Amino acid sequence: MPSSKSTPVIDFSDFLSGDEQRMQYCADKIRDACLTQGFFQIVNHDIPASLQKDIFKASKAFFALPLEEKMKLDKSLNKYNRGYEVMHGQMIEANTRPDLKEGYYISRMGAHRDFGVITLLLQGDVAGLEVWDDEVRDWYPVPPVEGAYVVNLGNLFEQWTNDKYISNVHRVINRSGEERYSISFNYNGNPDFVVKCIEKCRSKPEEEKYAPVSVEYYVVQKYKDAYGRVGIYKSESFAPQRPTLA
Ligand SMILES: O=C(O)CCC(=O)C(=O)O
Ligand SMILES: [Fe+2]
Repeated sequence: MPSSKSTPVIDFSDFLSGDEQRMQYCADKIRDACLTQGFFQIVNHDIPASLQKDIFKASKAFFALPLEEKMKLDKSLNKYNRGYEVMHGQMIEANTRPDLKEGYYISRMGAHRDFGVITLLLQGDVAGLEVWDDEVRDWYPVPPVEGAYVVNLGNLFEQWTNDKYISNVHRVINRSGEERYSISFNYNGNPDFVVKCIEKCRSKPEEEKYAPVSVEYYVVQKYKDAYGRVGIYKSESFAPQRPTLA
């Protein structure tokens, strides 16, 4: 059965208004999205459209450079997981071809869950992002909404809430025939912050599913798992835990 879900588009000006009732209304919508799908979009945030246009312009200009120029920023030249990653550099979904993309920073396009705390994603105007609907076991699209940020939660957020909030499986399939650009920002907070089950997310201590872990330790482990061994796909690091991918 195809999914009938869609990602809510939430008017963030309610939150920015300072009016308590409107802020609560916005927070309720966000909470609901976090509990049910781990994805939502926000519009009317206060990030200027001109800045968003400029970053796409810069991104397009960068990717249009000759390969040898881009390779000067090769990600493997530093140990911070920052830099350019060549086309076909990643293979996230097991038994598939390597992902057809090149990315600056960290980018994954096969089915995956983000492993950090929260991701803000600025989609360009080319569709392709899809989220897993576990109830009907099918994908639903997150259509580009001009100027909107897609917000999704990662595994560490899920862990923080004792699995109440969802870090959902998503993928990108670009069927348009056009190049697709997206700008993603993974936010994990302070490295020394210890992520420990939020008290309201459990009624007694025994219900806590995960041991406390510092952001730094968790994230560094995940990067090591995912990228540490060149050419080896390690299924437990990125492979979705919910759907079984054929
Ligand atoms: O490009 C997209 O729409 C999604 C990218 C993504 O899922 C990621 O960077 O984790
Ligand atoms: Fe992602």
